[in-house]
Amino acid sequence: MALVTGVDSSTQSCKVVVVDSLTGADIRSGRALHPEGTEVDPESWWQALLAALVAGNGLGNDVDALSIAGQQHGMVLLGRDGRVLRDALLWNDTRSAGAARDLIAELGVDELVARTGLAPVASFTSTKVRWVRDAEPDLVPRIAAVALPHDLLTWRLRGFGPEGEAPLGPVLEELVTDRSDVSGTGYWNPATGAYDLELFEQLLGRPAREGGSHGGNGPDAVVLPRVLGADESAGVVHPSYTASGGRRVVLGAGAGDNAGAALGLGAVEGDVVVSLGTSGTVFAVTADAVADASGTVAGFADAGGLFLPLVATLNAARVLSSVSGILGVDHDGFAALALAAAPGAGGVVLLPYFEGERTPNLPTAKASFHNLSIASSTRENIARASIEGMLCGLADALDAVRATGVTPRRLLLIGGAAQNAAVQQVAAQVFDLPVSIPAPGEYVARGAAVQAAWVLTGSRPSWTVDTVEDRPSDHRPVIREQYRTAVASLTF
Ligand SMILES: Nc1ncnc2c1ncn2[C@@H]1O[C@H](COP(=O)(O)OP(=O)(O)O)[C@@H](O)[C@H]1O
Ligand SMILES: O=C(CO)[C@@H](O)[C@H](O)COP(=O)(O)O
Repeated sequence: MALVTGVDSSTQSCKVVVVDSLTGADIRSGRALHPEGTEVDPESWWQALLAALVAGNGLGNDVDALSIAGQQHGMVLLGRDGRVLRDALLWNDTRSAGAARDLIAELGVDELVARTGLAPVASFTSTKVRWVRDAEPDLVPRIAAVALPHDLLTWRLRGFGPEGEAPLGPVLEELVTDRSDVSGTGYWNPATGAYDLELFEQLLGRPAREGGSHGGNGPDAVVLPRVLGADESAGVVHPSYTASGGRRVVLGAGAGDNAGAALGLGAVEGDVVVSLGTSGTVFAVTADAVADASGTVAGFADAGGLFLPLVATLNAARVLSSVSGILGVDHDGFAALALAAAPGAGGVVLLPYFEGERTPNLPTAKASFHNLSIASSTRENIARASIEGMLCGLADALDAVRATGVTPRRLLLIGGAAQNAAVQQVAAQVFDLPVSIPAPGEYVARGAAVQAAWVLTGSRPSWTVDTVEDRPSDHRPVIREQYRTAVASLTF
């Protein structure tokens, strides 16, 4: 039995699953926590990866291949010695909102969408790179490579890394990435499948080149990771990290976490996935690239050779944790409260912009409850309004994905908060589609395992996914109507 390991290095934790490459059966798993915050030392991801691999025996002497999917967009700046130059700015760090506005003013949103599939917002790597140019100019000449979180981990697992620490040293040319994650940088063109090096130079004020290529822009240019195909090997895990006996473990290219989830679910055209993790995302697999000039839908690539139009919000599972904390209940207690309130929560609405917001683009917004009266201010209504508010933003996202030409037949609900019984019920009332809840599982890590098996065997596995619940649509228009009224009342 050949086993493969999939990793999800996500915002809040690192998760490892070990899977039978033939059947897709789960064999074992491990996890380790990541630190809080939107600015994080990448060393903590590396340490969490090693700890999660130990916990799940992810590099045991029965494992033949491994791939790492991870949170998207984080900016990892490396010096020539392979050390990080500053803490990584994550996808949910909003300090580059001004840089996003500057880029739009400089180049025009239509041109940027045409060249990259993305209208700049603070989440994307491109705006973080521009922010560094303006806010930390002393760093600029020291930048030797710019990578994404999963690129760094794959590189380090191959034995590359800081001078004096990693067995093979800081060979920046060996940085690799994959098509899905690079499509979230804002300096890669999904239509041509190539970096837009001219745009990168406009962002940072330094020339760049793709690693591994010897032409173009000279040896002093900033290295951008070489982009591998979906089934292309990234090399092997360095023997110092594998079980004694030095088993050869093949590495896949990895993926952005949402593209990883699409692989893990076996999502096909007609499926729409709603993920309720730290971020809320709505995405679909499509044959053609999407370029949405309104900027609502990001025109990402997927990890299987197709495309992944996606809308992301900054406020999802942690909305529920925050309100549960205020109410003094755990996840189950929160679900019980929400289930005891009627659809519409007695008119109470939560606009859930705790962390600012990316879609709609409101980086400085804050959360607010609306329509509280003495009668409606119950714990039950507050709990339900929190779920409704979180999901209404994603229902707007679903409308935007539809407007690009996607016709969804069913909706798959995944991510930590999808396990909540009240969330499952309210989802069937907010979205006007049947809602399928896949069996609890780490679908991003599982997608990375799909990729590992693909690289190992040469063919993409088609493991089945069980759904534990298929809820028919129980659409209650009042929920979105009152949410829209609350949004319209905001003034900025
Ligand atoms: N039953 C539940 N109800 C509500 N939220 C939950 C539940 N179980 C887990 N969560 C939340 O899900 C989040 C973790 O989900 P996950 O998809 O792993 O996120 P990420 O991939 O962003 O790290 C945490 O914020 C956690 O509090
Ligand atoms: O920014 C996006 C997608 O564009 C986020 O989806 C991040 O990729 C983080 O994901 P989670 O850690 O919430 O899964």
